[in-house]
Amino acid sequence: MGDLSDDEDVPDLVEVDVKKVPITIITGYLGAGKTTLLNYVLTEQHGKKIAVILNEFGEGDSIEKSMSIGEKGELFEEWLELRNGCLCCSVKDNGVKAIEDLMTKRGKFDYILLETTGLADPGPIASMFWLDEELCSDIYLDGVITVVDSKYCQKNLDEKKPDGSLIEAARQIGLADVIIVNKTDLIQEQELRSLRENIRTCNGFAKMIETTRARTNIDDILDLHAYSGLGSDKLEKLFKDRGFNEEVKHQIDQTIRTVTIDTQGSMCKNYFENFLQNLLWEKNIKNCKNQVTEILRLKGILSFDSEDQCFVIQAVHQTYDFQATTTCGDRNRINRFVFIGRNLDKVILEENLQNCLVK
Ligand SMILES: Nc1nc2c(ncn2[C@@H]2O[C@H](COP(=O)(O)OP(=O)(O)OP(=O)(O)O)[C@@H](O)[C@H]2O)c(=O)[nH]1
Ligand SMILES: [Zn+2]
Repeated sequence: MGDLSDDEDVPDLVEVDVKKVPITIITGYLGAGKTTLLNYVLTEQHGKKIAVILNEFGEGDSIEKSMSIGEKGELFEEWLELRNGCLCCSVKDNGVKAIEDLMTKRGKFDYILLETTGLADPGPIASMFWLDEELCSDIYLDGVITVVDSKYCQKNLDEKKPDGSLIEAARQIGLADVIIVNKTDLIQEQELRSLRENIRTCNGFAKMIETTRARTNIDDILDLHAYSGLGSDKLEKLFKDRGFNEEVKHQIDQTIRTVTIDTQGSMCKNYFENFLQNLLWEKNIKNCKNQVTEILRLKGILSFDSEDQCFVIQAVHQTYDFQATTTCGDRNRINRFVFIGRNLDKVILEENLQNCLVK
Protein backbone atom coordinates (compact mmCIF):
# COMPACT_ATOMS: atom_id res chain seq x y z
CA MET A 1 0.00 0.00 0.00
CA GLY A 2 1.32 3.44 -0.85
CA ASP A 3 2.22 6.05 1.72
CA LEU A 4 -0.43 8.76 1.83
CA SER A 5 0.82 10.74 4.82
CA ASP A 6 1.85 13.75 2.71
CA ASP A 7 -1.54 14.12 1.15
CA GLU A 8 -3.62 16.68 3.09
CA ASP A 9 -6.82 15.87 1.27
CA VAL A 10 -7.12 12.27 2.37
CA PRO A 11 -9.93 12.00 4.91
CA ASP A 12 -9.44 9.92 8.07
CA LEU A 13 -10.87 6.48 7.74
CA VAL A 14 -13.63 5.95 10.24
CA GLU A 15 -13.58 2.57 11.94
CA VAL A 16 -17.05 1.13 11.65
CA ASP A 17 -17.90 -1.98 13.57
CA VAL A 18 -19.33 -4.07 10.80
CA LYS A 19 -19.77 -7.55 12.10
CA LYS A 20 -19.84 -9.94 9.20
CA VAL A 21 -22.42 -12.67 9.19
CA PRO A 22 -21.20 -16.25 8.70
CA ILE A 23 -22.84 -18.45 6.13
CA THR A 24 -22.66 -22.22 6.23
CA ILE A 25 -23.51 -24.22 3.15
CA ILE A 26 -25.36 -27.46 3.80
CA THR A 27 -25.08 -29.86 0.95
CA GLY A 28 -25.65 -33.58 0.52
CA TYR A 29 -27.32 -36.02 -1.79
CA LEU A 30 -31.10 -36.24 -2.20
CA GLY A 31 -32.78 -37.24 1.03
CA ALA A 32 -29.56 -37.44 3.05
CA GLY A 33 -30.96 -35.35 5.89
CA LYS A 34 -30.13 -31.72 5.10
CA THR A 35 -33.53 -30.39 6.09
CA THR A 36 -33.50 -32.60 9.18
CA LEU A 37 -30.22 -30.98 10.15
CA LEU A 38 -31.61 -27.50 9.53
CA ASN A 39 -34.67 -28.18 11.62
CA TYR A 40 -32.52 -29.61 14.37
CA VAL A 41 -30.26 -26.55 14.44
CA LEU A 42 -33.29 -24.28 14.53
CA THR A 43 -34.84 -26.02 17.51
CA GLU A 44 -31.64 -26.16 19.54
CA GLN A 45 -31.03 -23.33 21.99
CA HIS A 46 -28.20 -21.39 20.47
CA GLY A 47 -29.20 -17.82 21.11
CA LYS A 48 -28.65 -16.93 17.49
CA LYS A 49 -31.02 -15.36 15.02
CA ILE A 50 -30.54 -17.69 12.08
CA ALA A 51 -31.69 -17.17 8.53
CA VAL A 52 -32.36 -20.29 6.54
CA ILE A 53 -32.02 -20.01 2.83
CA LEU A 54 -33.08 -22.63 0.36
CA ASN A 55 -31.02 -22.46 -2.71
CA GLU A 56 -32.96 -22.90 -5.89
CA PHE A 57 -29.97 -22.67 -8.09
CA GLY A 58 -30.09 -26.28 -9.16
CA GLU A 59 -33.69 -26.24 -10.43
CA GLY A 60 -35.98 -29.20 -9.85
CA ASP A 61 -37.42 -30.04 -6.48
CA SER A 62 -37.36 -26.58 -4.94
CA ILE A 63 -41.08 -26.42 -4.27
CA GLU A 64 -41.05 -29.72 -2.49
CA LYS A 65 -38.13 -28.58 -0.45
CA SER A 66 -39.76 -25.37 0.64
CA MET A 67 -42.71 -27.36 1.78
CA SER A 68 -40.63 -29.80 3.71
CA ILE A 69 -39.16 -27.09 5.84
CA GLY A 70 -42.42 -25.31 6.53
CA GLU A 71 -44.18 -28.45 7.74
CA LYS A 72 -47.44 -26.97 6.46
CA GLY A 73 -46.64 -26.75 2.80
CA GLU A 74 -46.19 -23.02 2.43
CA LEU A 75 -44.05 -21.70 -0.34
CA PHE A 76 -41.48 -19.23 0.78
CA GLU A 77 -40.93 -16.57 -1.75
CA GLU A 78 -40.93 -14.26 1.21
CA TRP A 79 -39.58 -14.41 4.70
CA LEU A 80 -41.28 -16.53 7.23
CA GLU A 81 -40.82 -16.65 10.98
CA LEU A 82 -39.49 -19.90 12.36
CA ARG A 83 -38.93 -20.99 15.92
CA ASN A 84 -36.28 -19.18 17.94
CA GLY A 85 -36.98 -16.02 15.99
CA CYS A 86 -35.27 -17.50 12.97
CA LEU A 87 -36.29 -16.69 9.45
CA CYS A 88 -36.64 -18.71 6.31
CA CYS A 89 -36.70 -17.81 2.68
CA SER A 90 -35.95 -19.27 -0.67
CA VAL A 91 -33.59 -17.30 -2.80
CA LYS A 92 -34.40 -17.59 -6.44
CA ASP A 93 -32.11 -14.88 -7.58
CA ASN A 94 -29.39 -16.76 -5.85
CA GLY A 95 -26.40 -14.76 -4.94
CA VAL A 96 -24.67 -12.68 -2.38
CA LYS A 97 -26.42 -9.50 -3.46
CA ALA A 98 -29.85 -11.05 -3.01
CA ILE A 99 -29.01 -12.08 0.53
CA GLU A 100 -27.57 -8.69 1.37
CA ASP A 101 -30.71 -7.00 0.10
CA LEU A 102 -32.79 -9.26 2.29
CA MET A 103 -30.68 -8.36 5.29
CA THR A 104 -31.23 -4.70 4.58
CA LYS A 105 -34.95 -5.32 4.47
CA ARG A 106 -35.25 -7.61 7.46
CA GLY A 107 -32.38 -6.61 9.69
CA LYS A 108 -29.22 -8.53 10.24
CA PHE A 109 -29.03 -12.13 11.32
CA ASP A 110 -26.36 -13.76 13.41
CA TYR A 111 -26.00 -16.68 11.08
CA ILE A 112 -27.10 -17.90 7.69
CA LEU A 113 -27.63 -21.54 6.75
CA LEU A 114 -27.99 -22.31 3.08
CA GLU A 115 -29.36 -25.67 1.96
CA THR A 116 -28.46 -26.57 -1.58
CA THR A 117 -30.49 -28.95 -3.65
CA GLY A 118 -29.32 -32.54 -3.46
CA LEU A 119 -28.01 -32.53 -7.00
CA ALA A 120 -26.09 -29.31 -6.74
CA ASP A 121 -22.36 -29.07 -7.21
CA PRO A 122 -21.43 -27.05 -4.13
CA GLY A 123 -18.18 -25.83 -5.70
CA PRO A 124 -19.50 -22.78 -7.54
CA ILE A 125 -21.85 -21.95 -4.67
CA ALA A 126 -19.01 -22.06 -2.15
CA SER A 127 -16.76 -19.89 -4.25
CA MET A 128 -19.55 -17.40 -4.78
CA PHE A 129 -19.86 -16.87 -1.04
CA TRP A 130 -16.18 -16.98 -0.39
CA LEU A 131 -15.51 -13.37 -1.06
CA ASP A 132 -12.39 -11.39 -0.85
CA GLU A 133 -12.18 -9.26 2.27
CA GLU A 134 -11.83 -6.30 -0.05
CA LEU A 135 -15.29 -6.80 -1.50
CA CYS A 136 -16.67 -5.51 1.78
CA SER A 137 -19.49 -7.98 1.81
CA ASP A 138 -21.69 -8.30 4.89
CA ILE A 139 -21.34 -12.07 4.83
CA TYR A 140 -18.51 -14.57 4.81
CA LEU A 141 -18.31 -18.26 4.09
CA ASP A 142 -17.82 -20.18 7.32
CA GLY A 143 -17.73 -23.70 5.93
CA VAL A 144 -19.37 -26.45 3.94
CA ILE A 145 -21.27 -29.24 5.68
CA THR A 146 -22.02 -32.36 3.68
CA VAL A 147 -24.74 -34.65 4.95
CA VAL A 148 -24.34 -38.23 3.87
CA ASP A 149 -26.97 -40.97 3.86
CA SER A 150 -25.19 -43.96 5.43
CA LYS A 151 -27.40 -46.41 3.66
CA TYR A 152 -27.01 -45.07 0.14
CA CYS A 153 -23.76 -43.16 0.20
CA GLN A 154 -21.60 -46.01 -1.04
CA LYS A 155 -24.02 -46.77 -3.83
CA ASN A 156 -24.07 -43.11 -4.85
CA LEU A 157 -20.30 -42.94 -4.83
CA ASP A 158 -20.06 -46.00 -7.05
CA GLU A 159 -22.29 -44.45 -9.69
CA LYS A 160 -20.71 -43.32 -12.90
CA LYS A 161 -21.73 -40.58 -15.24
CA PRO A 162 -21.81 -41.48 -18.93
CA ASP A 163 -19.47 -38.60 -19.81
CA GLY A 164 -17.03 -39.62 -17.09
CA SER A 165 -17.50 -36.44 -15.09
CA LEU A 166 -17.60 -36.57 -11.32
CA ILE A 167 -20.90 -37.38 -9.70
CA GLU A 168 -22.29 -34.75 -7.35
CA ALA A 169 -22.22 -37.05 -4.33
CA ALA A 170 -18.45 -37.32 -4.70
CA ARG A 171 -17.99 -33.58 -5.23
CA GLN A 172 -20.01 -32.89 -2.13
CA ILE A 173 -17.82 -35.14 -0.02
CA GLY A 174 -14.58 -33.85 -1.49
CA LEU A 175 -15.50 -30.27 -0.78
CA ALA A 176 -16.74 -30.70 2.78
CA ASP A 177 -15.26 -29.17 5.88
CA VAL A 178 -17.60 -31.31 7.99
CA ILE A 179 -19.12 -34.59 6.87
CA ILE A 180 -22.21 -35.69 8.75
CA VAL A 181 -22.63 -39.41 8.27
CA ASN A 182 -26.35 -39.55 8.97
CA LYS A 183 -28.90 -42.35 9.34
CA THR A 184 -26.44 -44.63 11.11
CA ASP A 185 -29.49 -46.36 12.58
CA LEU A 186 -30.09 -47.93 9.19
CA ILE A 187 -26.82 -49.82 8.81
CA GLN A 188 -24.71 -52.38 10.64
CA GLU A 189 -21.46 -51.50 12.34
CA GLN A 190 -19.43 -53.37 9.74
CA GLU A 191 -21.00 -51.45 6.89
CA LEU A 192 -20.42 -48.23 8.77
CA ARG A 193 -16.78 -49.06 9.27
CA SER A 194 -16.15 -49.54 5.59
CA LEU A 195 -18.11 -46.40 4.70
CA ARG A 196 -16.06 -44.46 7.22
CA GLU A 197 -12.85 -45.67 5.60
CA ASN A 198 -14.04 -44.88 2.10
CA ILE A 199 -15.09 -41.38 3.04
CA ARG A 200 -11.76 -40.84 4.76
CA THR A 201 -9.91 -41.86 1.63
CA CYS A 202 -11.86 -39.33 -0.41
CA ASN A 203 -11.60 -36.49 2.04
CA GLY A 204 -8.87 -36.95 4.58
CA PHE A 205 -9.34 -33.58 6.17
CA ALA A 206 -12.98 -32.97 6.91
CA LYS A 207 -14.30 -33.45 10.40
CA MET A 208 -16.47 -36.58 10.36
CA ILE A 209 -19.50 -36.88 12.62
CA GLU A 210 -21.82 -39.88 12.80
CA THR A 211 -25.45 -39.14 13.56
CA THR A 212 -29.02 -40.28 13.55
CA ARG A 213 -31.55 -37.60 12.64
CA ALA A 214 -28.57 -35.27 12.18
CA ARG A 215 -28.22 -34.74 15.92
CA THR A 216 -24.87 -33.25 16.59
CA ASN A 217 -23.12 -30.74 18.73
CA ILE A 218 -23.81 -27.30 17.23
CA ASP A 219 -20.28 -26.17 18.04
CA ASP A 220 -18.96 -28.89 15.75
CA ILE A 221 -20.72 -27.48 12.73
CA LEU A 222 -21.07 -23.73 13.11
CA ASP A 223 -18.42 -21.03 13.44
CA LEU A 224 -15.70 -23.18 11.92
CA HIS A 225 -13.92 -20.37 10.09
CA ALA A 226 -12.87 -23.00 7.61
CA TYR A 227 -12.16 -20.41 4.95
CA SER A 228 -11.36 -17.18 6.68
CA GLY A 229 -9.85 -17.51 10.11
CA LEU A 230 -7.87 -20.64 9.45
CA GLY A 231 -4.53 -19.82 10.97
CA SER A 232 -1.42 -21.83 10.32
CA ASP A 233 -1.67 -23.33 13.83
CA LYS A 234 -5.01 -24.82 13.10
CA LEU A 235 -3.82 -26.17 9.79
CA GLU A 236 -0.66 -27.60 11.37
CA LYS A 237 -2.79 -29.37 13.94
CA LEU A 238 -4.93 -30.75 11.18
CA PHE A 239 -1.87 -32.13 9.42
CA LYS A 240 -0.71 -33.73 12.67
CA ASP A 241 -4.08 -35.19 13.68
CA ARG A 242 -5.00 -36.66 10.36
CA GLY A 243 -2.30 -39.26 10.05
CA PHE A 244 -3.98 -40.97 7.14
CA ASN A 245 -1.97 -43.18 4.86
CA GLU A 246 -1.84 -42.58 1.17
CA GLU A 247 0.59 -44.92 -0.51
CA VAL A 248 -1.10 -44.17 -3.80
CA LYS A 249 1.58 -42.50 -5.86
CA HIS A 250 0.21 -42.52 -9.33
CA GLN A 251 -3.50 -42.62 -8.81
CA ILE A 252 -5.38 -44.11 -11.69
CA ASP A 253 -8.82 -44.95 -10.39
CA GLN A 254 -11.55 -42.42 -10.89
CA THR A 255 -12.48 -41.72 -7.30
CA ILE A 256 -11.73 -38.69 -5.22
CA ARG A 257 -8.62 -38.76 -3.11
CA THR A 258 -6.75 -36.68 -0.62
CA VAL A 259 -3.06 -36.17 -1.19
CA THR A 260 -0.70 -34.31 1.10
CA ILE A 261 2.67 -32.99 0.01
CA ASP A 262 5.53 -31.40 1.94
CA THR A 263 8.36 -29.49 0.37
CA GLN A 264 11.11 -27.49 1.95
CA GLY A 265 12.38 -24.14 0.77
CA SER A 266 10.98 -20.80 -0.30
CA MET A 267 8.46 -20.58 -3.05
CA CYS A 268 8.51 -17.99 -5.76
CA LYS A 269 5.09 -16.40 -5.62
CA ASN A 270 4.88 -15.94 -9.37
CA TYR A 271 5.79 -19.53 -10.10
CA PHE A 272 3.36 -20.79 -7.50
CA GLU A 273 0.48 -18.68 -8.79
CA ASN A 274 1.29 -19.85 -12.24
CA PHE A 275 1.05 -23.45 -11.05
CA LEU A 276 -2.29 -22.73 -9.33
CA GLN A 277 -3.69 -21.18 -12.44
CA ASN A 278 -2.60 -24.14 -14.53
CA LEU A 279 -4.16 -26.45 -12.01
CA LEU A 280 -7.42 -24.63 -11.31
CA TRP A 281 -8.10 -22.52 -14.37
CA GLU A 282 -6.31 -23.94 -17.38
CA LYS A 283 -6.65 -27.49 -16.10
CA ASN A 284 -3.50 -28.56 -17.85
CA ILE A 285 -1.96 -30.51 -14.97
CA LYS A 286 -2.48 -34.19 -15.67
CA ASN A 287 -1.73 -37.50 -14.04
CA CYS A 288 0.59 -40.15 -15.48
CA LYS A 289 -2.28 -41.47 -17.59
CA ASN A 290 -2.81 -38.07 -19.14
CA GLN A 291 -6.08 -37.52 -17.28
CA VAL A 292 -6.81 -34.00 -16.13
CA THR A 293 -6.33 -33.33 -12.43
CA GLU A 294 -9.53 -31.97 -10.95
CA ILE A 295 -9.26 -30.08 -7.69
CA LEU A 296 -12.24 -29.72 -5.39
CA ARG A 297 -10.44 -28.25 -2.42
CA LEU A 298 -6.91 -27.24 -1.60
CA LYS A 299 -5.36 -25.99 1.61
CA GLY A 300 -1.81 -25.39 2.61
CA ILE A 301 0.84 -23.40 4.40
CA LEU A 302 3.70 -21.99 2.42
CA SER A 303 6.64 -19.65 2.50
CA PHE A 304 7.45 -17.15 -0.21
CA ASP A 305 10.99 -15.96 -0.76
CA SER A 306 9.73 -12.38 -0.79
CA GLU A 307 8.06 -12.55 2.64
CA ASP A 308 9.11 -13.38 6.20
CA GLN A 309 5.80 -14.67 7.45
CA CYS A 310 4.05 -17.77 6.16
CA PHE A 311 0.92 -17.80 4.08
CA VAL A 312 -2.14 -19.97 4.12
CA ILE A 313 -3.43 -20.93 0.71
CA GLN A 314 -7.04 -21.96 0.29
CA ALA A 315 -8.81 -22.90 -2.88
CA VAL A 316 -12.24 -24.15 -3.79
CA HIS A 317 -13.48 -24.80 -7.27
CA GLN A 318 -11.58 -22.23 -9.36
CA THR A 319 -11.07 -19.63 -6.68
CA TYR A 320 -7.96 -19.30 -4.55
CA ASP A 321 -6.70 -16.93 -1.93
CA PHE A 322 -3.60 -16.34 0.20
CA GLN A 323 -3.64 -15.07 3.74
CA ALA A 324 -0.59 -13.97 5.66
CA THR A 325 -0.18 -15.66 9.03
CA THR A 326 1.33 -14.09 12.09
CA THR A 327 2.85 -17.18 13.66
CA CYS A 328 5.82 -18.36 11.75
CA GLY A 329 9.21 -17.32 13.04
CA ASP A 330 10.92 -20.60 13.81
CA ARG A 331 9.77 -22.70 10.93
CA ASN A 332 12.25 -23.89 8.38
CA ARG A 333 10.40 -22.73 5.35
CA ILE A 334 8.28 -25.84 5.14
CA ASN A 335 5.46 -25.89 2.63
CA ARG A 336 2.64 -28.34 3.20
CA PHE A 337 -0.34 -28.87 1.00
CA VAL A 338 -3.45 -30.97 0.98
CA PHE A 339 -5.15 -31.57 -2.31
CA ILE A 340 -8.61 -33.08 -2.54
CA GLY A 341 -9.80 -34.07 -5.97
CA ARG A 342 -9.56 -36.56 -8.77
CA ASN A 343 -6.65 -37.82 -10.85
CA LEU A 344 -4.21 -36.49 -8.30
CA ASP A 345 -0.78 -37.80 -9.15
CA LYS A 346 1.38 -37.25 -6.11
CA VAL A 347 4.63 -37.55 -8.06
CA ILE A 348 3.57 -35.06 -10.68
CA LEU A 349 2.15 -32.60 -8.16
CA GLU A 350 5.37 -32.87 -6.18
CA GLU A 351 7.42 -32.12 -9.27
CA ASN A 352 5.31 -29.08 -10.02
CA LEU A 353 5.72 -27.81 -6.48
CA GLN A 354 9.47 -28.43 -6.56
CA ASN A 355 9.61 -26.29 -9.66
CA CYS A 356 8.05 -23.41 -7.73
CA LEU A 357 10.92 -23.36 -5.21
CA VAL A 358 13.54 -20.70 -5.48
CA LYS A 359 16.77 -22.49 -6.26
N1 LIG B 1 -33.97 -43.63 9.65
C1 LIG B 1 -33.56 -42.37 9.57
N2 LIG B 1 -34.24 -41.49 8.80
C2 LIG B 1 -33.80 -40.20 8.76
C3 LIG B 1 -32.65 -39.78 9.48
N3 LIG B 1 -32.46 -38.48 9.22
C4 LIG B 1 -33.43 -38.09 8.38
N4 LIG B 1 -34.26 -39.13 8.09
C5 LIG B 1 -35.42 -39.12 7.18
O1 LIG B 1 -34.94 -39.08 5.84
C6 LIG B 1 -35.86 -38.36 5.01
C7 LIG B 1 -35.14 -37.25 4.24
O2 LIG B 1 -34.67 -36.28 5.15
P1 LIG B 1 -34.50 -34.75 4.75
O3 LIG B 1 -33.94 -34.05 5.93
O4 LIG B 1 -35.72 -34.20 4.14
O5 LIG B 1 -33.38 -34.90 3.62
P2 LIG B 1 -32.84 -33.75 2.63
O6 LIG B 1 -31.41 -34.02 2.42
O7 LIG B 1 -33.22 -32.43 3.11
O8 LIG B 1 -33.66 -34.14 1.33
P3 LIG B 1 -33.81 -33.30 -0.05
O9 LIG B 1 -33.88 -31.85 0.31
O10 LIG B 1 -35.05 -33.82 -0.66
O11 LIG B 1 -32.60 -33.63 -0.87
C8 LIG B 1 -36.92 -37.82 5.94
O12 LIG B 1 -38.02 -38.68 5.87
C9 LIG B 1 -36.28 -37.89 7.31
O13 LIG B 1 -37.22 -38.03 8.34
C10 LIG B 1 -31.96 -40.76 10.29
O14 LIG B 1 -30.95 -40.51 10.93
N5 LIG B 1 -32.45 -42.03 10.28
ZN1 LIG C 1 -34.14 -30.84 2.18
